[in-house]
Amino acid sequence: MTERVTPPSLKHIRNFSIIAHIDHGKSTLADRIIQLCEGLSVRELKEQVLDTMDIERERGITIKAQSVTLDYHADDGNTYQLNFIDTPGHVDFSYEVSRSLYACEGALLVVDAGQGVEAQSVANCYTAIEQGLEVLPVLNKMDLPQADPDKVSQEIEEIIGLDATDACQVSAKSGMGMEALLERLVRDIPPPKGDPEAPLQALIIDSWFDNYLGVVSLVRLFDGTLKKGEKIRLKSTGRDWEAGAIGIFTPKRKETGVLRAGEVGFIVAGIKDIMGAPVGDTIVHTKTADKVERLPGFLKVKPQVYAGMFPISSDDFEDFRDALQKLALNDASLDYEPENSDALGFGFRVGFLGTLHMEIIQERLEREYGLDLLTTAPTVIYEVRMDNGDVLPVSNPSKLPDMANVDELREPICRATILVPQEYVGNVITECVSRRGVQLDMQFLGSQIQLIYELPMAEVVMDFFDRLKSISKGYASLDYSFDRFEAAKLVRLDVLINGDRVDALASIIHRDHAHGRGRLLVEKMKDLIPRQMFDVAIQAAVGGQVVARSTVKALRKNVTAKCYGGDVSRKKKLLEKQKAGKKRMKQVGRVEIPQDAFLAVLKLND
Ligand SMILES: Nc1nc2c(ncn2[C@@H]2O[C@H](COP(=O)(O)OP(=O)(O)OP(=O)(O)O)[C@@H](O)[C@H]2O)c(=O)[nH]1
Repeated sequence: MTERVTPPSLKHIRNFSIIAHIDHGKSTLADRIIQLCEGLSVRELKEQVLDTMDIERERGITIKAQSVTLDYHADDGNTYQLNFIDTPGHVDFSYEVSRSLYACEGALLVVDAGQGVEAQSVANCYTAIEQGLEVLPVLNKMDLPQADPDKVSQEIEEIIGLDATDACQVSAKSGMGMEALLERLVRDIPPPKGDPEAPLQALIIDSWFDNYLGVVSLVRLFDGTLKKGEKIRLKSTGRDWEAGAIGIFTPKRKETGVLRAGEVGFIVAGIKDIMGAPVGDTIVHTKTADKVERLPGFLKVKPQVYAGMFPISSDDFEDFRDALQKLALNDASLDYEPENSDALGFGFRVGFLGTLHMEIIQERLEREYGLDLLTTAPTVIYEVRMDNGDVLPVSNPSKLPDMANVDELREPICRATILVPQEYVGNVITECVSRRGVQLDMQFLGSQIQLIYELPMAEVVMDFFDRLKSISKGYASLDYSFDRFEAAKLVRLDVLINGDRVDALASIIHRDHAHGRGRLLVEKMKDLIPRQMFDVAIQAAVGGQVVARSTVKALRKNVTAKCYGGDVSRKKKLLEKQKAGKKRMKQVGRVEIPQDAFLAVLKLND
């Protein structure tokens, strides 16, 4: 263990985050900062260090907040401790951003100088300003010929209202302007406040479960000093623990044995119970516990979409529960409860922030916990007002109560802000109208147009963001938030396979779309359900009335018989393909239904 002789004084600490839209270069910039502070060798930098999860690296997006502590030798001759807390850039994860910002005094707003301001960063920037952070605009990718710093600075001023006249101009890729940026950072971002001599008050920003260490928590100390071996108490549970390992991320975990007010670091206290150190909790010293208030923590975010997840093998149910518990530890937005489906057996109904969040959780469950899962189509939460006045939330279409007793069905409506260059605005408006959007405002801001729409949440959370990107050559950006529930003409679209209703295939849709989408759905499913030894009839029905049908014709011959004689490798490949496909299938009655068919309802706009 490396014991630090003197922790830095408060005036030499800077805690900051980076706010940036996806692909504007946050990870590259972070790597550059780490490199300039000699945090890692160039070779180690090859892999972008802050995106540590495999999935993040593969998808090139940042999901969970990470932190790194660096030493920066500034021109004024002082060494500053920079604590950088990473934030995710995708629209699904704004909540994580506000959590990270809570631990900081400043933020760098990174904008691609060739692309301009994007809706998501605007929203995150407002959060930072509301939380009292000093926000420094940074124009990145200045090495590119299309970089237009004047235009983008003007956009920052017009759209966000931040003075960007002398914004830092950098190229995270080449390193240009980076020293000047670090100098600005230590000059303009204020040091943390706090008293190292006061009773300990620390906030858990993030907690995760490590198989060897138990719960590891990332904390920000607001007051006091925490040393290895001291007795600590968690305010939420009232339980006492001994502070085991204490230290910082450099970005590797490095024990220092002490953390002081203003610092950000990790603590391991031998907590094995995964609910033992929840995110947002306050850590205090046992001896001064009564003198210290619990910090306000974080608002619990409500999941926006729900889907059923079922283990392919029913033996995995307990492992699945265990894995969900572990993931939920540092993902307060993840919500789950057991679900029993006639078609799919025992599983969980899981709530997510959006469909990307859902895909990521499914991948993590499969990759990190070795589970084979089948996911049903995601749905938003509806509200049902019964005849007797009761209002019930419905997050599972198959659990919609009998319509005879229902007075009103309500759908969630969100308020969406879209920023788009003028030439694509027509496409965006057409798309919003086809999704039942109502325009509230349209404004020219710099070279972009800001559109504000009210849209049914169901139309936004599924594939709206991807559609916006594709109809605007990638330029449109989106931010949205829940506004209210509103009565709508909704119906449940059932799917019957060989005459039997399959609960896991039901969806709730607008009545005007029932016939059209029903038809598209059965056609799509016909292509996705493999041929069996018998005909498979697929029907879509609303309230017992069939609105569309199709048939998967029976298989007559062995598939491999199609391959000509000697080509063994091709035959093998085909069998392997079948085998891999099988893994994600579920037997429903006599019919095998693959994962894709359960998600077909999502792809009806293609
Ligand atoms: N030309 C140029 N390209 C850059 C610069 N900075 C980043 N890039 C490239 O832009 C792309 C996105 O950069 P990332 O750093 O992964 O973006 P990010 O904002 O961290 O993305 P998320 O992790 O998804 O939030 C990569 O291909 C980078 O190589 C720059 O200064 N100049």
